[in-house]
This record gives sequence, C-alpha cells and structure tokens, in this order.
Amino acid sequence: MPKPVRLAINGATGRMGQALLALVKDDARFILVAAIASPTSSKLGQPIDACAGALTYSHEWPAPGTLDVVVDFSGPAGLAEALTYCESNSVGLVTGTTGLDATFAQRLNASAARIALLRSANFSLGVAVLTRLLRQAAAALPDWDLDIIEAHHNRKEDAPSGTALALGEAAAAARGTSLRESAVYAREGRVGPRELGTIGFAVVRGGDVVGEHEVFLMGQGERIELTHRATDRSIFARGALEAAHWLSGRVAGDYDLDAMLADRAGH
Ligand SMILES: NC(=O)C1=CN([C@@H]2O[C@H](COP(=O)(O)OP(=O)(O)OC[C@H]3O[C@@H](n4cnc5c(N)ncnc54)[C@H](OP(=O)(O)O)[C@@H]3O)[C@@H](O)[C@H]2O)C=CC1
Ligand SMILES: O=C(O)C1=N[C@H](C(=O)O)C[C@H](O)C1
Repeated sequence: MPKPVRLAINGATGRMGQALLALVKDDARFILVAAIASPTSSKLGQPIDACAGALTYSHEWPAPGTLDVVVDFSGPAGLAEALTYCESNSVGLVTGTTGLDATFAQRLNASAARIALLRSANFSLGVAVLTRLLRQAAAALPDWDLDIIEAHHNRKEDAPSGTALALGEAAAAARGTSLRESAVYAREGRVGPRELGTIGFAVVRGGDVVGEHEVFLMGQGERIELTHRATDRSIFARGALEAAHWLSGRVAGDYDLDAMLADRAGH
C-alpha cells in the first residue's frame, strides 16, 4: 500500500476549500496536515467539522518536511503565500485560483522551475474535453465568429472567468493567434460591425450558479454551440485531488490536466 499523500488545503474556509475538505475526509490516499485560512478569518482555531481528529483552521503553515502537496483555491494573496511556502520547502502545488494578472502568471512560470506545479482554470473533466472540441472547431472554421459566454454565482470576484479566458486562448492558438491580439471584452454603444477574427466575451453573474461556459461559433446561416454546465462544485474538488495525487513526488515542472490525463492514458 503506497504512503498517503500529506496534504494542505489553502483557502480551506472558502466554497472550494469546503468542497475539498468534504472529499478528503473519506479518501484514504490523503492525510490532511493543514487547513489554511486567511489571516483575518473568523474560523481560525475552530475545528474542521468534516475531519475526525484535532485539526483546526489555521494561518500557520506546517513545519518543513511534513507536507507533500498544497492544494490552493484561495485568491491572489493566498496563492502568493502558498507559493512562497512551497518554494522554500520543495512542496508540490496544485492551484485553481483564477483572476491572476500577467505578472503573477510570470511568477508561476518561474516557480515551475523549482517546484512541481499543476495549475488549471478548471478541474472538471468535461471542460478538458470541451477545450479539445473547441480547438478542433476553431481551427476547422477559421472565418466563423466566435464568442464565449460564461455565468457564475454572485460572489465570484474575477471576470471573465479563468475558464472562459483559457477557452479563448485555446481557440486563438488553434487559429494561429493569441487572445491578446483577438479578445474583445466589452461591447457598448455604437461599436460598429464585428472585426473578423475577434473573440468576444460576455459575463453573467447571479444567484448560486456553479459555473457555465458556452462557446458560439457563428457562420452564415448556421451556428455551433458548445456548452458545459457545472451543477456541483465537488467536480472541481475531485479533479484537484486527482491532480494532487498524481503530482505528489514528481520533479519540478509546469504541469496541467492534459499532461496528467495523457500520462494516465500511457501516452
Ligand atoms: N480551477 C477550478 O476548477 C476552480 C477555480 N476556482 C477559483 O478558486 C478561487 C476560490 O474560489 P472560491 O472557493 O469560490 O472562493 P471563496 O472566496 O469562497 O474562497 C476563497 C477562500 O480563500 C481564503 N483566503 C483569502 N486569503 C487567504 C490567505 N492569504 N490565505 C489563506 N486563505 C485565504 C478566503 O478567506 P476569507 O473569506 O476569510 O477572506 C476564502 O475562504 C477563485 O479564484 C475561483 O475562481 C473556483 C472553482 C473551481
Ligand atoms: O469562481 C468559481 O466559482 C469558478 N471559477 C473558475 C473560473 O474562473 O473559471 C472555474 C469554475 O467555473 C468555477
């Protein structure tokens, strides 16, 4: 029997943190070593309901040598702290935090030379497949107009979602360009006709929507719609735990879900 992966969850009091805690307690592949909360969290020092044992929410990172992987769903400030810890202690990091700016993305690129890092804007299997379908459609129909519409709950802080941006980047790359060259993030007033090759984004926020992404590829007299709807946050948590298990013990590098799925399929 392989040794369980020693895990910390960063952002443990949040929506994703709670979904992760609920799964980890019944998963013998992991030992939960720390549940990291924000420095101002009202839950600091409180016991973790989902977990048998004496573990409490804390903002103190574990001692060196006691962790294999950190799973982070916090925010830019929380991720920065997790990154510093992981780099100093050679601990693997799985992160789903979105809404990071270009400077932060560069910092992550540099970190991947020092630690095993797996990041994904969306840990659902369905979105991984949607992305493949989109690459194929965008390349096969290079002249069709392409817009991405996303909907999320009313507490979400970043827009467009990390997934929408990643889908846009995948479509742009499949057409030999980049999102930086083709994205249109807002349309208001007399914007004039659509410019060929642009990728448009539209954002909906409200209620408890878990996460929906819809890609319209629009030709003359016809349209393709590729849609993914997440109805349960645990799909992201399950994907992130699969990633943490796969990442544990790997050498430093910049990994993603495609790399994990390909490795598991033996490619
Ligand atoms: N890749 C994917 O598949 C998915 C990605 N996400 C992304 O994950 C992130 C979190 O989402 P969600 O759980 O909904 O958000 P929440 O706001 O519910 O959770 C974030 C948590 O992080 C905590 N936090 C803030 N700062 C720190 C810190 N310095 N150290 C430790 N914890 C901290 C917050 O605490 P406090 O409230 O006390 O400030 C909060 O509990 C977002 O960027 C979201 O877009 C979400 C779902 C899926
Ligand atoms: O904040 C969320 O909830 C989600 N965020 C991710 C994103 O920004 O794409 C993934 C998922 O859609 C849920």
